[in-house]
Amino acid sequence: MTAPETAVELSGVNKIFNEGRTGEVPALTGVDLTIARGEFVALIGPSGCGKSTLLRLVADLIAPTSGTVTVAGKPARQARLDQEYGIAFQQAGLFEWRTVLRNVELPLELRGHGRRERRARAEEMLELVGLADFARHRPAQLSGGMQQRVAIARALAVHPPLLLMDEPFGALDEMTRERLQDELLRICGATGTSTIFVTHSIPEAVYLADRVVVMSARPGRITDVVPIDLGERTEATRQSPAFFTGITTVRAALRGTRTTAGIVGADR
Ligand SMILES: Nc1ncnc2c1ncn2[C@@H]1O[C@H](COP(=O)(O)OP(=O)(O)OP(=O)(O)O)[C@@H](O)[C@H]1O
Repeated sequence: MTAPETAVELSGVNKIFNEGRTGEVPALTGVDLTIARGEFVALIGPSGCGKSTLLRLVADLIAPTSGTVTVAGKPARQARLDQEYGIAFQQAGLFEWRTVLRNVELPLELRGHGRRERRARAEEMLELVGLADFARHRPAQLSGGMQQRVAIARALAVHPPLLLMDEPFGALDEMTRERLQDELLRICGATGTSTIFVTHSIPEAVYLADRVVVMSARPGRITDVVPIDLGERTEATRQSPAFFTGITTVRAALRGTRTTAGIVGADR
């Protein structure tokens, strides 16, 4: 069976927390978003605009109040059961009683991969995030940023068709962050993985994404979508005029003052 062309589809999604009770919060209103297979989408917006809520709906950690969420052509719940995605959230969420290596092996264990394959894949992922030397450590022996890299290695270990990432690089130093951004793009490109990536950083969103989805708070909704085409990222990309145009465009979109439509890219 071939994979569906659409990785994620949210249609008319509303989410109200504590509906009909005190403390009712309309977190998301009228969200329509389609993400193509292999596409990288960054979500950006002010604190409390519903970015994490949107991600949690896709992951089926919460249910929409109304509307539908489809992942890999299936209802979100079925996609969760079929482990169609990997998750790396703000908190690394590692298991303290397991070594770093065995944390990364966990999703492979749950999928029934054999011991030798698990180990090889987990070691490869730790190498990728620069933590090969820490495989036998416990999470508490690592810095916060290193723990986050373990969480990323774990999310990637099963080579999921979809990655859901909630500010995964927020706690990292700038150099590590840029290196992991490049690694992430390389992995997603090589594997055809679709990604939804929540960030507060405009440059990070522009550098990574095919489209930057801009949200506003109260009510949380999508106010703009900025297509970006920086082509292949190289050493020069972060200094390129197209990159700076992208940053300016997304900043204007966040302020609600973007006037020009169209793709931001190297050839335009
Ligand atoms: N479990 C919950 N119960 C009640 N309200 C909630 C719950 N989860 C989130 N909210 C509310 O929903 C709104 C959106 O929250 P969400 O965490 O999705 O925002 P966010 O854009 O990810 O914010 P940040 O950038 O600060 O992480 C906020 O007003 C938040 O207080």
